[in-house]
Amino acid sequence: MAEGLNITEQFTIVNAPAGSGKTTSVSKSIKKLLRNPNKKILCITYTNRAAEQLSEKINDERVRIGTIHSFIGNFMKPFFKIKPIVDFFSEYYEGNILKVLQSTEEKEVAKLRRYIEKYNLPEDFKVTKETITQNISHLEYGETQITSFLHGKLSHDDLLIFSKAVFKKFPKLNKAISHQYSYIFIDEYQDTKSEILELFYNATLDSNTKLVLLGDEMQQIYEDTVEEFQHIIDNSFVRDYSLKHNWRSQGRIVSLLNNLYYSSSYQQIPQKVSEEKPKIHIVEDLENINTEKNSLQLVLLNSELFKAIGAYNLYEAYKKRYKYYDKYNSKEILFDLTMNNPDDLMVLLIFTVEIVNLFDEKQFGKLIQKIISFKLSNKEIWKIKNHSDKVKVAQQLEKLSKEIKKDITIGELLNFLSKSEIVDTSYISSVINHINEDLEFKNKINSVKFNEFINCYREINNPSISTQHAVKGEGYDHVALKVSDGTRNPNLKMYLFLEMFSKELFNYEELNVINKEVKNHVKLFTESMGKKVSELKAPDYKKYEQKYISCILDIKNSLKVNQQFYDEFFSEDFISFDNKLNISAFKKCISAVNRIDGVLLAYKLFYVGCSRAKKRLDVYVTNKSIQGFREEFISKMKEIEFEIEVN
Ligand SMILES: Nc1ncnc2c1ncn2[C@@H]1O[C@H](COP(=O)(O)OP(=O)(O)OP(=O)(O)O)[C@@H](O)[C@H]1O
Repeated sequence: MAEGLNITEQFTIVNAPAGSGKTTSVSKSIKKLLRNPNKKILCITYTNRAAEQLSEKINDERVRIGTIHSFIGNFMKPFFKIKPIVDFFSEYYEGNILKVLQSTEEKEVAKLRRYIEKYNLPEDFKVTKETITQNISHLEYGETQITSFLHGKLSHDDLLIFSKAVFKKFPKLNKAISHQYSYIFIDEYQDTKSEILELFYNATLDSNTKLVLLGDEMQQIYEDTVEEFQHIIDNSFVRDYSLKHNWRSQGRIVSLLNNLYYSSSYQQIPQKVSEEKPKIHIVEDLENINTEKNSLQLVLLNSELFKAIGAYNLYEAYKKRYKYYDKYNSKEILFDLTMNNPDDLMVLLIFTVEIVNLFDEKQFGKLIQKIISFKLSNKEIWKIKNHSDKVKVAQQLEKLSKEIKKDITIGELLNFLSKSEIVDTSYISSVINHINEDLEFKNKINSVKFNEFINCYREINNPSISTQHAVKGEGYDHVALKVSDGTRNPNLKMYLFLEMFSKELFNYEELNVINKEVKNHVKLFTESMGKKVSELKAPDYKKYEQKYISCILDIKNSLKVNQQFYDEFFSEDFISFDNKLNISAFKKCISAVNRIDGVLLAYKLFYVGCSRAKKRLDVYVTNKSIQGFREEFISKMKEIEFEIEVN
């Protein structure tokens, strides 16, 4: 292990549990390979942070490290200027382009109007697909959530999907990758889209380039990622089981993780001495738990996170400013404390807090430096020539320091700042104008307490809480995991998972098979109806009754692979359908089976949460939610080596 992986096969997959050193072994393996001067290596990581961390360890021009988007974006850049590929864009997205051209929706019509203005076309000009094709000179990765079909700007998702299609259409591109690199590593493969895995697989097939995937199926928390590629993994990849140790967690936590893991082939040997047993706390209410000061709390939703840190209104306001299709989301904006934050108001708030902190702490040297280096401070007042200049500045800062301790709102702060001389007033005006442009944002942000921003600021500097999704790849000394359900986004059924698990009715591999089958039945049914389940109405029923009945029968048969599992969790809804034979009973059955996705996700998130703990793990569940299976729960949790505490 100290030597890195021993890569002998062309296609290797390393599936290994949390803390087994996958990421560490990538850097060791790369260092080992670099002893040979002819090697060129590509390493794809999941997050920018992982890429940065790896780049700090490996600084060699023969190694290219980056996220999938940065790599594909750069790699495709020259090809996105080539005419046949540009033309292929309008061929591939013909349907989407025509939809915009033919739409009567105001938003789309406005897009076309702007298009006509941009290209100086006559007002009544009829834009066609050909016009679009002619006017796109090159394609671009727009770094946004939505593709601009009129201008050839690709979104995050479409960059990957379209690139895969380009590779298929122009197979010579495959060689461009395999000629460039002799080894390709993809870390966190379980969260990489199957299109991308396939792209790299095709690019290395029939070449000497070796492809290594590393990841952990138990940590796959995004739907529909590897699924389509799974058969290639099963048939063409050789499994490497060499990462058998757990380097992150103390022995007792490793025992628990071993008991949770879906397959006994991946039992880990702890490398750290055992300490306290992990503990389940049965509590009345998750909101009023006194978690210890230095623990990292894990919650499900961003809204819970912002509530817990006392910045919920600020978050709600920012959600109005940054929508899902924007380049940044509200959480990214609120968690970026640098002066490079793309949000002008945030920059102003950060600056305000930082100068007041330095003033209060009497760190005048640093304070002056900070102010001079901030391009938007009022340069006039900071030209300190004599004592009275100094007094003036001190007075201004003192006033500001007092003001922000008065429990003021952000609106009041802006008002105060525009009258004070610390920051360039034209900047303040532009921040205020920017707020006024967006009514929804304006209505919320002005009345948010400035203290909420301070809470956010403190939290980021000294994190105490995170969402369960956001902690992958990291370890914390003390983790406090609060167990709660999510309804739709995410569909997360933690307590149903715990119930199935406690009653010995949870079998991950079996449930995966059942889930795939059930989804397939539903898919075939909705395809034959030409409608989604949610769109079905009562009159649709009688005419197609036979289809409904046979769909329900197919689903029932799949569920009954495990009769007890069916009886316990599904029979009620299915019997009710048999008795009523109507659309609402049908929909109830479908929503009952939709819970399976939520149970599978719960299992994985529970594992991910627990596996972050290095020394201490506390899991909190509510008494109310386990009521129906309390005894089984306590006994099962003891069996997997939790200690139980009833608070
Ligand atoms: N061979 C080793 N010797 C000592 N410490 C190690 C070794 N390998 C990994 N570690 C340490 O163990 C911890 C977990 O390692 P790493 O992050 O590489 O695991 P991982 O398998 O990628 O985890 P996850 O699946 O949770 O992302 C890190 O703190 C790392 O520094």
